[in-house]
Amino acid sequence: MDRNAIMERVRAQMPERRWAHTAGVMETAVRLAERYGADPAKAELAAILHDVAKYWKIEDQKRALIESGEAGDLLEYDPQLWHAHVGAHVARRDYGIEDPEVLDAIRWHTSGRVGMTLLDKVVCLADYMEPGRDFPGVDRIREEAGRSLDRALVLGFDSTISFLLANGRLIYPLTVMARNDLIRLLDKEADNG
Ligand SMILES: Nc1ncnc2c1ncn2[C@@H]1O[C@H](COP(=O)(O)OP(=O)(O)O)[C@@H](O)[C@H]1O
Repeated sequence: MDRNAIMERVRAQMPERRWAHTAGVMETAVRLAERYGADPAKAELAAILHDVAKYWKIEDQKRALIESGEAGDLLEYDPQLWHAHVGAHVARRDYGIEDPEVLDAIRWHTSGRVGMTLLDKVVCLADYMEPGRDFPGVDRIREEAGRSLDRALVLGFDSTISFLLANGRLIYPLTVMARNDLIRLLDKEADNG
């Protein structure tokens, strides 16, 4: 399936406002990829597909997670996290995407993970800061994204973690681990620099 066919099919799966968000993530992911040396075509493809399963019924997402072996410990946490893993499964099964880098960037775009690849970071950060996003702190993330991909992503994870803490919600611990991993990386760079 070519790029335009994938875009049309994904667009048909979601309300128009979510497509506008996806278009924003595409444009931002390409820009970040160019700035930080990731592959812009892969960044765009992952961005197109990142929310493909967002509007699936929760029961269908749960079934797909179990059948695909993607569930891990996710079923114990907020179903809002599931669409990323379901999205990677759907991208492979229904859209013929085989590139593991693209599938990983889709899979980890919400939670992050320890040892994020450049492409994971680009897509995850683009999801936080695309032009349609409006939450406290988003402008600081956009500013930082011009200087440091890792520092901007830490700010993104911090905003999610703060929101979850402020609302008494369960935190999927991988996001905390992903954030700590980036901070260690930044500390190491500061020591060497
Ligand atoms: N570590 C986490 N633990 C629990 N919920 C989380 C975690 N990380 C993200 N979320 C929640 O998952 C939801 C979806 O996040 P995200 O993928 O960034 O949004 P979208 O797919 O709508 O662009 C958000 O409501 C966020 O609060």
